[in-house]
Amino acid sequence: MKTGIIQQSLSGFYDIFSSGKIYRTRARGNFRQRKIKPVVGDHVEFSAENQREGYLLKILPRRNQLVRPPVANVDMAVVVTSAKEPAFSANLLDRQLIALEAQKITPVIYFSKTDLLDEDAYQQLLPIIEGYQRIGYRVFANRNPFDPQQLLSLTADLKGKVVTMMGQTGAGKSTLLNHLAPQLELATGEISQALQRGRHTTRKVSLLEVNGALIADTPGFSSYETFNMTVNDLPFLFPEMARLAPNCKFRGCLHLKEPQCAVKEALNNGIIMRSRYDDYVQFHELIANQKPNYKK
Ligand SMILES: Nc1nc2c(ncn2[C@@H]2O[C@H](COP(=O)(O)OP(=O)(O)OP(=O)(O)O)[C@@H](O)[C@H]2O)c(=O)[nH]1
Ligand SMILES: [Zn+2]
Repeated sequence: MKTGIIQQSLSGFYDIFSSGKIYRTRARGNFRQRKIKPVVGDHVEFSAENQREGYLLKILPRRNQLVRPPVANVDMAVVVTSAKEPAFSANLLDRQLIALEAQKITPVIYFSKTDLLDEDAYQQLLPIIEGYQRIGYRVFANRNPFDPQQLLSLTADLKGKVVTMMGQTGAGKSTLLNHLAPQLELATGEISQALQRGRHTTRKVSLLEVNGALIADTPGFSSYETFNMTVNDLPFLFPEMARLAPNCKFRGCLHLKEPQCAVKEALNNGIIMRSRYDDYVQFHELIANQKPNYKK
C-alpha cells in the first residue's frame, strides 16, 4: 500500500503523485458505492504494481475543500491584488482574506501592477502594506512586481504546498504564474487559455508542479460569493481582532457596541487599521441581513 496526492482526475482515472512519481489508478469497485468522490488534492491510499494500473483504495480526511476549482487540502492561496488597473480595493482584499481564513487556507498577498504607480501613489500604498504585514500576512509588494528576488522568495513560500491563485479578473494571476514558471511555457500557455474560457465550461483540473509547489491550474474561488460564515464566526476571521478578543469585557464580544471592547480600543489607538474595522462592520451587516440560502 502506498500513499500520495491526486494530481489529476480524468474520465475515471486518478493520477497520483507519490514519492516523485505519477501513478495512474482507478477507484476500486466498492469505492464507487460510497458517496464520497475523489478530487484533486485528496490524500489517498492506493495499491500499484506499476505506474500504469493501480487502485485507489481510500481517501484520507480532508482539511478543506474548494468547489471552484474542485481541489481538496489547499494549503495556500496567492491573493493577486492589483495596485492599479483595476484600482486597489481594501474591501475586496479583506473579502478574499476572510474567505481563506474561513477555509483555513493561508493567504499570501501579492500586489501586482505596482510598476504602474507613480512615486506618490506607491508611497501611499506603503502604510497599507505594512498594516497587513503587522496582522501577520506575508505581503509581496516590490516596486517591480517581477523582481527576481521577490519571485524567488514567493517560490520559497509556496514550496511543498498545494496552492491556488485568487484575485479579480485582470489582476494578473496568469501573468504571475507565467513569471513563476517560465520553464513551463507550454503548460502555462494552456493555463492562460483555460482562464480565458468561460466559468461554465467543465474541464479537467490538475495540480501543476511548479518549483516544488503543486499549483491548481485554474484560479480559486470567487470572493463575490455570498458570505458563508455566521456573524459569530466573523470576528475570528480577522486575526488581529481574534488576538484581542480575550481582552474584551464580554465573552463573544462582536466589537460593535459593547463596552470595554479591546478591539475598539485598539482601533482608537491606531493599532487596528480603520479600513479593516470598517470592512468588518460592513461584512457583519451583510451577513446579518443575508437570507440563508441553504434552508428552505
Ligand atoms: N504593468 C503590469 N501589467 C500587468 C501586471 N500583471 C498583469 N498585467 C497585465 O494585466 C492584464 C491582465 O493580466 P492577467 O494575468 O491576464 O490577469 P488574470 O488575473 O489572469 O485575469 P483573468 O484571466 O481575467 O482572471 C494583462 O494585460 C497583463 O499583461 C503587472 O504586474 N504589471
Ligand atoms: Zn470586543
